Amino acid sequence: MKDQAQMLRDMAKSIRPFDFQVISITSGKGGVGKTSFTVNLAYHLQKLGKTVLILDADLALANVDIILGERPKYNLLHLLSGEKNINEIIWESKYGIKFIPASSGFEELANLSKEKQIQILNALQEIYYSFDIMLIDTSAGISENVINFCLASDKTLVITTPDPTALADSYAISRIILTNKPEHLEAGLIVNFVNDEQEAEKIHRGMNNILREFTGKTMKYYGSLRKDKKLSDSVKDRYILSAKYPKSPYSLDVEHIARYIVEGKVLKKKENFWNRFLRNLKNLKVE
Ligand SMILES: Nc1ncnc2c1ncn2[C@@H]1O[C@H](COP(=O)(O)OP(=O)(O)OP(=O)(O)O)[C@@H](O)[C@H]1O
Repeated sequence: MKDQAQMLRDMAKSIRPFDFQVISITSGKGGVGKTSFTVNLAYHLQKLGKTVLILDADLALANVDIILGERPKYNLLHLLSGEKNINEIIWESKYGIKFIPASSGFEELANLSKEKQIQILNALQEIYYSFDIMLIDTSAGISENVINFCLASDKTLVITTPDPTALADSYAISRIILTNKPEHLEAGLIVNFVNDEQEAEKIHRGMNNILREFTGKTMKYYGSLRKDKKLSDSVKDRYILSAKYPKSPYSLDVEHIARYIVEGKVLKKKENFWNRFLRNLKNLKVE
């Protein structure tokens, strides 16, 4: 087994020119709709012509597979144990969406050592050039893993709902992201479970007023997702809502955000995701 310094040296050598986007999707509180959004976003990004890979980084409570209605054979545990390589654990769903499954119920995945995080990153480097966008579905809450994924990404989208506890928790994670925010990172807010856009905009304004006061920075408004009963039906019946009901309110809202991601201006970056992740891994302190 290589030591950490050797892994870092190997990685630095293999860095490639950077021209794809990494988008982390995160939340302060669990159950606010992060994974449903990630999967439906992947679907719309694909429809817009992008090749997309989802990394299920909700490492110990994974459920991208459930929302996609799939039962992948292998997952990150097989990669970490050396039983399988990265190409062998990528699973293609029936909608053509490719994802890297995590595994539910394994505490060791929730608290990955730095060596293990680097092992995953090294493996991802082997395949990232085949994709335009990698979506990272992080776990909820403030852990070093989550913050590291968020800060190294090109975009981090924080999902909240109007529920006061979700708002308090999304404020907490947004504050950490903005306090540590590197220049390359775009930090955005998405408000889920709303009745209309006005409700989401009001929440965004309120959150930004407090964030501005304490960090001097704000979260970009990325959009809203309306309440849609069909979404829970889609999880129960194992289909992607956007695929079956593209004109449902939720699908239209996700499509709107996907278009913004694809058609919005992408800043040219000097340093890539892998370098940023490694640098953060060495420096980050989460209180
Ligand atoms: N806009 C919406 N309208 C109706 N139901 C929704 C909406 N967004 C999410 N849900 C429902 O809320 C539940 C939680 O969603 P989801 O699993 O995507 O959340 P999560 O944040 O990923 O949760 P976890 O923290 O457990 O990973 C699901 O039953 C989903 O169908």
